[in-house]
Amino acid sequence: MPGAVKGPQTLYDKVFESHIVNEQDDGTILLYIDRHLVHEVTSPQAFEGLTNAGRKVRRPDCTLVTTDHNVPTSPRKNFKGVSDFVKEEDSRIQCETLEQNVKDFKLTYFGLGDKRQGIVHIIGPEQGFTLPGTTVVCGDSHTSTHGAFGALAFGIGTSEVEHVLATQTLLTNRSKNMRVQVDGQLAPGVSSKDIILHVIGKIGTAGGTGHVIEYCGSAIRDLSMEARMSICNMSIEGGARAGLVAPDETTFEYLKGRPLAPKPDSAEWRKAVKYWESLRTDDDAKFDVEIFIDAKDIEPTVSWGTSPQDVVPITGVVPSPDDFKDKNGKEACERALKYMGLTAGMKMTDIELDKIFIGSCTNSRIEDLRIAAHIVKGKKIAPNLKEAMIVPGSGLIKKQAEAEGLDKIFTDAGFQWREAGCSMCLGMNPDMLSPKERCASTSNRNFEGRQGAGGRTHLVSPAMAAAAALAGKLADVRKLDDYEQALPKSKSAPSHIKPEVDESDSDVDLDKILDQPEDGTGNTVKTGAPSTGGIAPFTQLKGIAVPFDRNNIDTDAIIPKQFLKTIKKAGLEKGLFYAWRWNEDGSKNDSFILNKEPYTKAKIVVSYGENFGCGSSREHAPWALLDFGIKCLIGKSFGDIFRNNTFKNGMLPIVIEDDKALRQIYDDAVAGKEIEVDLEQNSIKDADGKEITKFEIDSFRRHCLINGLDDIGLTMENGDKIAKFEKKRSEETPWLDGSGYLSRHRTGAVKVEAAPVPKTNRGEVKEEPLQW
Ligand SMILES: CC(C)[C@H](C(=O)O)[C@@H](O)C(=O)O
Ligand code: SF4
Repeated sequence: MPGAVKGPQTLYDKVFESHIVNEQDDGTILLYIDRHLVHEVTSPQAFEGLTNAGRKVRRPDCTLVTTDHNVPTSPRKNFKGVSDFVKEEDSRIQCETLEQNVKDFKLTYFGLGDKRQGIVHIIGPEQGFTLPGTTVVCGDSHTSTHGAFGALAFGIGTSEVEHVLATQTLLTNRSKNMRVQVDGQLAPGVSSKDIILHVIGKIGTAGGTGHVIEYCGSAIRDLSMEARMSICNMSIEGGARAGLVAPDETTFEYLKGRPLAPKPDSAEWRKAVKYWESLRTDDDAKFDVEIFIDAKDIEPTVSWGTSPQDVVPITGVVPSPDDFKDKNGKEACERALKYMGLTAGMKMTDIELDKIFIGSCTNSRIEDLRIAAHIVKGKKIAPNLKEAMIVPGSGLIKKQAEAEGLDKIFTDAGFQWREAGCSMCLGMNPDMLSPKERCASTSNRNFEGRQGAGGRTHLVSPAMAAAAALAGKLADVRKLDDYEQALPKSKSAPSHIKPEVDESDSDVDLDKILDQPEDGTGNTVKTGAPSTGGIAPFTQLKGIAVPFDRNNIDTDAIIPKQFLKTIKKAGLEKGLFYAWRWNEDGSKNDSFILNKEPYTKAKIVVSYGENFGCGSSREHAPWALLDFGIKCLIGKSFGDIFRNNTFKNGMLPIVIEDDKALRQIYDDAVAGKEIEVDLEQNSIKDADGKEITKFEIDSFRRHCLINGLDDIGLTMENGDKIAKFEKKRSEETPWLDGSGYLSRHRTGAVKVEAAPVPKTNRGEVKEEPLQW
């Protein structure tokens, strides 16, 4: 684990170090969080934990809530409330639960009746809630988006959401530094989405694991904020914890006039800009990994397979398993070709499509819509398409696009013009692909079943999606007349025209909710699952281990989206590896390992492949594994957020770098033998009790696991240090305090008070913690 950096620092080092509230000897850090974004899918269990423990939200003024994943994108003309509008029951309950929590905890909320509602990663920057030099978290892996402002922004699981709500801090460790430098000028027709797809193709989906990436170089400097956000957004697809771009004039220009940013030309603004200008990597700072890319080597890039690393230039062909050196790569290619219904050697431009989706937190900003509109203006989408959809990222973007006439251009061309939300990016709402339907999508994940069970996704830029819509198949935008004008070539392009930021009806939605009766009618829903309090202690575990030999098993595969609509933690066993474990008719797939004896009784997962648990931050993945009976995972590497989530649930993820030892454990698992994991001795033994290998684990995490300690209770013991940090923060960066829309019947952003320092909850600490 990296230690504190002495000497020249990277941008990441600077932001991270300036947020440390406390550091333990083993490197465990209590990090202050400036900004917390919340949505309906990953928060119900967190709020419930707070309620059951009688805790408050510590900084309502630094918390912003919206609803985006579950919501239909159909017209809202007659919108009366979510209870009436969201037809699907589980989705509705999740939306209602969010509104109840907003009401109970008095949080700033942009609901469906508010035109500032939108995808959580779109609205934060749009409102100026995301600011340079801040720490930003959300129960969502694409929180990395906000790094475009020079903020340290990363996804967290639901237990961590609860931790941040209660304490405004997180327990974490330092990440390693990685730099991706893109120099030179992008060729016409190439956009920021192509840059990031190219980068992921180069480093792989595990390439950034354990790292924070700083994107730099002249090609990045030349990009608009929208384009930088698209790049940082997909850092998680490259395995990284976060992605950052140093703030500059482009950033400041974007922030000017945003309601929650310091008022332009005020003394506070000048002070803020002075500080923001200092946020850059020192000369001679060391990076653990450096990648150099020449912008002119990047072509319009498209995905062919079921992982974001499966990309080729649009001029290329579908690869063959023979193109991959290792067994794992060959097998993954074979499997992807089968799933995607493609033949090796086929030209990418020959791939016919059924649907087009322009939207998602990667590419649904005003600039994206302008580019797509320019390309389809005066033309018609191809007749073979069943559906082509434009989903603006927020109500304000929609409004701005309509003011510019973009909606008309799209509808004249045959597109549907929708309301804001995540939409077909993950199909948790009515927008999805049917089995075998093929879609060119501006979203960020092409996992199996991502946009709907059996659906096939090709990731593309907005320009390429628009070109594909006209052709009815994947197409090279550069073959179209006039394409060059569609793409912003530099930061002087019209990309900084802000969507109008309207403050006039800021409390409308919250007021409506606050006005509802308390008697359980209307939107009020009480949740009843057990408290998230303490966790079961972990000391020794002996049992059957189930072997996996595949790289990049993502959390969408571990638990698909339809199971995320719950407001409980329990009852997810059926959803575990749903698409792999069950046949379409609901019967068991006997060939899947977890359905074979003795693995139906497995307590341990052994992953010989790397990057197990990559992708989405859904804590439902460890909850489902726990429900099945799995308490320990042993593997080559794990997705960062997944690994954190397992710890928070009293599970033990063990990284074994020694290939020989991991192979032996894997072989024992394949042979159906038991494995013993002894956390007190840091040792893994075979069925006869003979040690196979020792393992390492942070001492704080080990201490919490062995003693079944609750992080939140421990952190609250530190209330004084947090309060001291906040005092200093108020003096040094006053613009970070108290901006919100909380107050009733008031318009515009207002200062709101932080909640009082919570009382510690000593009852939950089973023994004296480490040296807090
Ligand atoms: C629902 C949420 C946990 C998830 C994420 O973390 O990314 C979603 O936004 C996604 O894109 O898969
Ligand atoms: S990746 Fe898709 S589902 Fe996840 S937050 Fe972004 S738009 Fe929503």
